[in-house]
Amino acid sequence: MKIFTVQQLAEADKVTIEKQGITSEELMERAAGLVFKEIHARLNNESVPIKIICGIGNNGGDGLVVGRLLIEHGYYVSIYVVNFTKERSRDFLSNYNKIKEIGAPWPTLLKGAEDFPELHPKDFVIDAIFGIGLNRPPEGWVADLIHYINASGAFILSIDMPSGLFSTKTPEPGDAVIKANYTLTFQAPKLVYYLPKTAEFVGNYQVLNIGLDYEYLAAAPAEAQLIDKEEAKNLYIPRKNFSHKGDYGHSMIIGGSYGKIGSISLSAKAALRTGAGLVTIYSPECGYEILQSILPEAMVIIDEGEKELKNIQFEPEPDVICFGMGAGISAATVKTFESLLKKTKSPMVIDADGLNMLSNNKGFLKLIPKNSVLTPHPKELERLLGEWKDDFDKLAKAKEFTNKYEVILVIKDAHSITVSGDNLYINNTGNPGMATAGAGDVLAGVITSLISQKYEPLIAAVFATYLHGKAGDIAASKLSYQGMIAGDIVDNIGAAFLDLFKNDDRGME
Ligand SMILES: NC(=O)C1=CN([C@@H]2O[C@H](COP(=O)(O)OP(=O)(O)OC[C@H]3O[C@@H](n4cnc5c(N)ncnc54)[C@H](O)[C@@H]3O)[C@@H](O)[C@H]2O)[C@H](O)CC1
Ligand SMILES: [K+]
Repeated sequence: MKIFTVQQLAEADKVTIEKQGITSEELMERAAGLVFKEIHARLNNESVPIKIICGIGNNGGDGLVVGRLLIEHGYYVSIYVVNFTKERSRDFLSNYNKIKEIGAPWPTLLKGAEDFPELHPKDFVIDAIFGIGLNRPPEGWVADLIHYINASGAFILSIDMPSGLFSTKTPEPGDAVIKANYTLTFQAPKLVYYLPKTAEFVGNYQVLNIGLDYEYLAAAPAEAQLIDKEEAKNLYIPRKNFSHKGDYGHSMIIGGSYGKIGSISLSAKAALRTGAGLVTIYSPECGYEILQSILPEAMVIIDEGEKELKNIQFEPEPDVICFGMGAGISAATVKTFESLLKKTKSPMVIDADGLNMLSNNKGFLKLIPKNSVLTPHPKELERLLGEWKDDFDKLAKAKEFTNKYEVILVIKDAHSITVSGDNLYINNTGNPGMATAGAGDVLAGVITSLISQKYEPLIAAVFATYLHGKAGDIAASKLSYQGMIAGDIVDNIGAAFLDLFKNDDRGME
């Protein structure tokens, strides 16, 4: 699913009105009507007190429409208007008048802290103060009102955006931003729903298709792509009937050191479970017996170093090399990594200590084969890019980095983001149970395996991140967030593939 900027959405609004020959008021009625339908379906005529807090722009207008429809359906509704200015949008005003027309009590005007409505934990608050038109941080008593609503303990449903949340900026601590339990948004999710410092304000969310002009949206360049099952399914390459293991490539997993052999075994097992034809693990000598006994499907080559990698030499050349898990950063390992970078021509996957070595030796960056995939977690990313001001600055720096070195970054987080040049792919699978030792090693193995099966490195990164998260979700559904470990993610990669085609006539082919 495409994620658009606020400017694109405003433009889509205009185009839609023109092309569909409707008024903006009709579009508001359509959009807010869908919000009403969702609320009605959930509340099912329950007599919960509903308090709708409206601003004076079109987000407030949506709130008024929802209020009118709820009142008409017999709900117990109080409407408040945050009267911070005399200016009101046209569609706000016409809907304001319509409240009177249905004979409902006139909305209460809030002019300062003394007017704040009583709120109780059992209330259902609809937040329609600001939407995507927010153009400065809320101040004074309006900011106080937002804090007051947050502190009430009421269930908060935000329309389109939690009020006070910008679409291109991270709030500072203490800023007035509604902390929604649920957000119902129009047409497309917003980038801030997925970033670490902003997602918490959005709560759970649902996207309502308000029928904005399809042609405009199809042609508009996306700010980012959200990767869900539909998108992931389109990336899948079916396996052929008359094929053999050579068709699915040879992955080589290089890493490990004394006490950290488990990491490469996880990556290798993940590569096998993702369908690699052949997997070789290249390890220090101390890993030999361990690896041969725990993973009979993999071949093992050992380095001359007993406890760490000292002189990486192998034959034949694999289709793809994954480097770094558990490797440590001793001087000898750094040196042999440098030679490996110099002689490897095809895209690599670089993780963990491989990334740390790149950060410690910035001169190595230009040696990375083009189109390689780097998989940093936030700390590793910071060491690579330097500090960032906020999530937006981080993404800008990441884009610059991938452009400069012609590589692909997978920024691992709750919603991992694959960055390639100016393109962002936001993953929508995964769960907090995956914050566990070895989960990253598994991801590196899945990406490597897909590259060895001739997926383009960018596609491999995006698809692997999806599958890895889905495998984690399936593991969590059986074991809980707490009970799952990285090996369970590996064990459910197959189920993640199967899930792509569940309830789909096409099947896996
Ligand atoms: N295409 C769509 O997605 C549709 C969106 N709808 C709704 O419209 C809002 C956006 O409405 P807009 O009038 O442009 O802005 P807001 O209501 O978000 O802002 C209100 C108003 O307040 C002023 N303002 C901004 N920041 C502050 C501040 N900190 N303090 C005081 N005043 C502020 C600003 O000038 C605005 O005029 C969208 O989110 C949807 O809810 C349509 O209903 C359907 C189509
Ligand atoms: K809102």
